[in-house]
Order: sequence, then structure tokens, then C-alpha cells
Amino acid sequence: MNEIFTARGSVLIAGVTVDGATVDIAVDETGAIAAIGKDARKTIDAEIIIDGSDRVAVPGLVNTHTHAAMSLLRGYADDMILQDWLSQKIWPLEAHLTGDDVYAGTRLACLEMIKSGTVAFNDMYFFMDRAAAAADEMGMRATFAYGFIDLGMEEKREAEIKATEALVAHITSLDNPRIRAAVGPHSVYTVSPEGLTWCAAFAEEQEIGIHVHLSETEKEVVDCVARFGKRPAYLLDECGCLTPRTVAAHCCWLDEAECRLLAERGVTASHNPASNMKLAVNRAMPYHWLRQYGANVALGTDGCSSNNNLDLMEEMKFAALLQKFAWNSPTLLPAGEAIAMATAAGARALGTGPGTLTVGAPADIVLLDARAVCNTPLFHPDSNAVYACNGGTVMTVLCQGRILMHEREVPGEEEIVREAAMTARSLVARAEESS
Ligand SMILES: O=c1[nH]cnc2c1ncn2[C@@H]1O[C@H](CO)[C@@H](O)[C@H]1O
Ligand SMILES: [Zn+2]
Repeated sequence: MNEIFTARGSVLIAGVTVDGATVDIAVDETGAIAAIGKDARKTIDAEIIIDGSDRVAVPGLVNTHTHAAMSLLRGYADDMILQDWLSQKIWPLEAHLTGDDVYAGTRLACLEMIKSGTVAFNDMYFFMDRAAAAADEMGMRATFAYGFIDLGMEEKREAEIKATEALVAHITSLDNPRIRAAVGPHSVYTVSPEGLTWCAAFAEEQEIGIHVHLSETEKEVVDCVARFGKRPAYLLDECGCLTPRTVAAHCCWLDEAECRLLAERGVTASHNPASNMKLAVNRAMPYHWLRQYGANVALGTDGCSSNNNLDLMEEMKFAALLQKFAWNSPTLLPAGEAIAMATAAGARALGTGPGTLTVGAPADIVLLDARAVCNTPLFHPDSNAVYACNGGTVMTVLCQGRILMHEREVPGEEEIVREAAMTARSLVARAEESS
């Protein structure tokens, strides 16, 4: 293992390209960016020096919607419609999940995210205490929500309330600034208004976020209007779920008034273009309206069984291309905006700092290979990062000043992959045995 992973202290990234200029980035021992500029090397006596000469630095990417441990289900069930996919394939398999599975799956997901430049993620799933342990060990930032699903049944609601309370108490007890909790009402079609209202009140009491799926399909909207006489965003709002700490995933079928409502409430909309295209939800998030009304729009991959990877570099390209294609506008979502979506907007959503390379910001830094084929020629680094390159261009990743990957090496990688492959096989075998 490279000794850089065990070294602790201040870091100097020497002579790296940022916004087209060559600068130094100095990181102090608390993990914050202390100086950035032509001669920043003079400001510190760095313990660790990283040569930035063939590198482009960008802020660490933030994945605002995923189900990390679903990495175990990658390629297990593809090419289906959403309702069938969930009810016939995914949920029956998830019924056999254990905490050990979630630990192994989340470690695999963290490895994949680090290898493609992601430093923070917003997760919704089960056995989240084990997911939190995995993310902490991998050195990432993450927010964990237990996926609250009551299907309108009071008994189930009580169980979900207990599970949510237990997770939040556990995460609070960790007292780890990188690891946070949120409340995770799954969606308006799986959670009753009573459940949604409880989730909102509990999130407010605990001063934590809410993570929810919103308007993913047209069916969700039609069914919601038929059952409750209002569209999904209004139902969530009535239950108190739309807050400045809410992340709403997908948002494909929002109408213009719902976009304005999200903006007014300060909600972050998480765009998940690859999942939306794969599941053919038949409408792209109305990004133009969300932007027009000033909503925060961030980026997410969704789980590995509807994507099928966690590469946010690819997701930036999908977002830019899908928006242009769906709304017939080649000027919509330019490269710079796609990067801001994956960085600053995500950081704002999760409260992890400004998500920029600026003095005082946490040193969440990604170094891309400037000599890679996809980065040649290097006219516009943003353009190459979004349109030409993918996660394979990521060479080095820092989170809070700690080096998680260097020269594409992540400590423990082989063991993580081996364990995840074994765990996935055994999960599927258990499910098949019982069916
Ligand atoms: O695209 C999706 N739409 C709705 N539900 C999903 C999607 N992807 C994963 N899950 C499901 O959400 C729950 C999280 O706790 C899990 O049951 C997961 O399978
Ligand atoms: Zn999802």
C-alpha cells in the first residue's frame, strides 16, 4: 500500500490546473483548504505533497440519491417496467437482505463512488447502521435514511417509526461529522399521509433532512390525484415534507406550479437521468422550470439496479444530454452547470460545505488525468469532464483532506470486491431457495 494513505497532516497539491490556471492547493491538518493560488506552497510546510502537474482539480462530486447497497443487485433484473421491476424482482429479493449484505454492498458502492470521484452521498435503504459503518471506514461523507414504507397499514407504520427512530438515535450517537441521518419516506405511493406527516414532524424535531422519491412516473401522479385529489408535491407539502433540508429524487412529472412550490420551500430536486431513461419514465425532469423559479437542482445515480453504476461523471453527461434532447434545447444545461449540479448543488443539499475549491471549504478534491485521451486536447476542462470523460479519468480523491484514492489505488479494493461478489451470490441463492 502506498504510504500516502497512512500519512496524516497537511497536504500540498502542487501545480494543478483549476479553472484553466495552474495553481497550488494547500490543505491544513483539519482538512480545510487553507490557500489556493500561484504560490500557495509558500503558506504551508506540507507533510504530504501531491504532484498536480498532469492533473485537473475539481470539487468532490456529491451523489444526492442512491440506494448504495443495491450494488449487490447490479444486473440482477433489467429491462422491466418500474412497478413490475420493484414488485416482482427487487422487493422479493430485498426481503432476504441482512445487515451483513448491506455492509458488503455499501462498501462496494463506496469503492465505486470513490473510483469515479464521489466524496459524499445521500442514501436510502435498510440496515443503515451497517451502511454507515461502511461509509465511515471508507472515509466518505454520507447521509442515511431508513426507507420508510407503510403501505397504508397502521401496524407497519409503527414498525417503520421504530426503525426510523432507532437509526437516527444510532447515527446521533456516532457523533461523526461525516455521517448524518435523514428521514426517508419512500414516496406518496408507498407511505400514507399519516406516515408522511410523522416523518416530517420527526425530521423537524431532530433538525435533520428528508429524503423522498417524487413524481418518478406518470402513474404516480395519476394515482395520487385519484386517491387524494392533489398532485404528489402538494400532498407532500400538506404533510410538511417540503423543507430546505428535503431532497426529492426524480421529479420527472412535476408541473410548472409544483416546480415553483419546490423552489419556494427550498427543496432540492435530485435529477437521476440514467435511471429515468432506463426505466423509461417517459418524461425528463423539467429543469428549465426548476431553474426559472430558483430551485436547487442536484444530481443522483439512483441504485445500481436501475443505472447500473454509480459514476457521477457519466451522470453529468446523461443529465446534460437528456435535458437538451427532451426539451429540444441544445443550450439547456451547459457543461459548467452540470458540474455545479454534481458539486455545489449537491453539497448545499446535504449541508457538506460550499462544494467549491475555495479557501475555508472542506478539502473535498478530485484530480482528473489531464493526459487521458478523453482530456486531449484540453480546450475547456469543464467540457471534457462532462462530455468526454467518465469516472475512469479520476486519479486522486480527497475527502476532508484525507486521501481516499491515489493514482487510482484504493486500499483494500480486492477484498471489498471479492466479499461483495460472494455476498451477492449468496443473497440470490437464499431468495431462490425460498421461492
Ligand atoms: O427508482 C426507484 N423508484 C422507487 N423505488 C426504488 C427505486 N430504486 C430503488 N427503489 C427502492 O426504494 C427502497 C429504498 O429504501 C428499496 O426498496 C429500493 O428497492
Ligand atoms: Zn431511488
